[in-house]
Amino acid sequence: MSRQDSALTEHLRELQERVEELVVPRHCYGTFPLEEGKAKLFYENADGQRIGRIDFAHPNGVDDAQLQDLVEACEPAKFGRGDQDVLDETYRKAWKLDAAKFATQFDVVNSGILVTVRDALLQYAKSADILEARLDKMNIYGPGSFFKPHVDTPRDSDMFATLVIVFPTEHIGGDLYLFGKKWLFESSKMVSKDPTDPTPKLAFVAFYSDIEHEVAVVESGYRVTVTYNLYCRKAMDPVGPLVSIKPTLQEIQIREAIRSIALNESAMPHGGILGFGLTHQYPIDVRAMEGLTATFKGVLKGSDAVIERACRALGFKVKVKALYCYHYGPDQDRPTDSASTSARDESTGSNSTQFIPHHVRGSLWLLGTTDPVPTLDPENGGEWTDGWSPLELDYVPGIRVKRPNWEGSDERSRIRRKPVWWVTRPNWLMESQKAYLAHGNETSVGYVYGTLVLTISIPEPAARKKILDGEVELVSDSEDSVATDNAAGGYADSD
Ligand SMILES: O=C(O)CCC(=O)C(=O)O
Ligand SMILES: [Fe+2]
Repeated sequence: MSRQDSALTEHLRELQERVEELVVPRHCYGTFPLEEGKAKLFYENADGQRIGRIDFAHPNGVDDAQLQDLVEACEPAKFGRGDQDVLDETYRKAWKLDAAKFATQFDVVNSGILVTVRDALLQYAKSADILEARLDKMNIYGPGSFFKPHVDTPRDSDMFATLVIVFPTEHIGGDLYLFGKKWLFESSKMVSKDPTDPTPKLAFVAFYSDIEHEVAVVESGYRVTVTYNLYCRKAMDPVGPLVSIKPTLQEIQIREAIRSIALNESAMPHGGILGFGLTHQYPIDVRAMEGLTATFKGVLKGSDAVIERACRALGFKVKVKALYCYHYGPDQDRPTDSASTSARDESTGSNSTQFIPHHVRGSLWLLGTTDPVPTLDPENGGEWTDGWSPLELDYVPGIRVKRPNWEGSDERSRIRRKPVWWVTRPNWLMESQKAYLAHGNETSVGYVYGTLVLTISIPEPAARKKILDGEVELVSDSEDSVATDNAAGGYADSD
């Protein structure tokens, strides 16, 4: 390992540690006791002629005949696959009632549940930001019901989480797994009768909607839920743009760790890019014509926002890019036309790029493999792990496609290579592929999740010193700006 590499590696390790400290919970859960008279559910029956009623706070509990009546008022629950709502009982077996057809006495705002959720999931949001819960639907899961692994469909760019309320009914199974099978929300036990405390309790769980989750099979009884979509709404900006918000300690530490890298002339002597895999996934508006950097400026969530602010504060060019995977192997032809191109996805037989619009695709990073993302390997002098070198392969992170269009013969000439030092790994791409292909809940046209990365361009030492000393105006970070960090000799920016 050269002396330069080891200096950089040491700095990067410190920066990595600072960033890892930022991680906040991505879910929270609990129970809430129900008072008599405050927990009835009213619903319209299937032909709209009769109103049914279930009292979840009734001292005798709820019997199966009542729940069967509720099932009869419902329709089978669909889910979104690509841009269509499909009914597929091998994937989701449950019933649902749209929000227009029922009303619940339970008041999610006054219960205090939303405050708990805000404290847990929006730790880094501005204090004026508002957490808004919108009732989405009611579901009922009977014996044999389940919902296979999925992520929830983003309804707009502010939607960040899902809140599920499980009402007290006796049932076995139907528990919710998050993060693959890594965490279990045992709602069936949480709502079941407690011999030491007769008060019926509901159970709630809130989680970032991009987290993969699944509902296990209900073995017996019925599980009744209502689901809310949670939005983080920006308050009307009460402070003028000149008033700065006091940075948190973590933000300062990250900023200073990046500054130390930049001040060290032997680290990245020709300049380079620092990359951060963002923790959250984001709904990308497929109709928006803005580049991703502009779209996500100021709207990143939680710890991602802290990293973004720390990077911007130094004056270097900050960008948001999406990662996704083109599934074509070495033997397959490369795509020739972006609009019609895409490799078949083996698991679903569908098109892995069909929902990525042309103009957004121009700012995506392309990967040509499903191997793990190469990353900085300190043991190996900053080489890429997995035997990859960023300069040897055409389609690895750190390479950006110059134009969104693949047409024409000399595609190589459109690709510039620039090494990216990943401070934190990009979230692995299978996630975004899954998100593109199978939004688990019913679709809403226009939004897909993208696994995003944030990059910060560090010019060569003399140029970056000027930026840090404030001698150069803040560089533009528009998606189309080209020139500014071409100063990084030989490492032309790929825009
Ligand atoms: O009922 C649950 O616990 C989760 C339901 C769910 O994932 C959904 O409706 O999208
Ligand atoms: Fe879901």
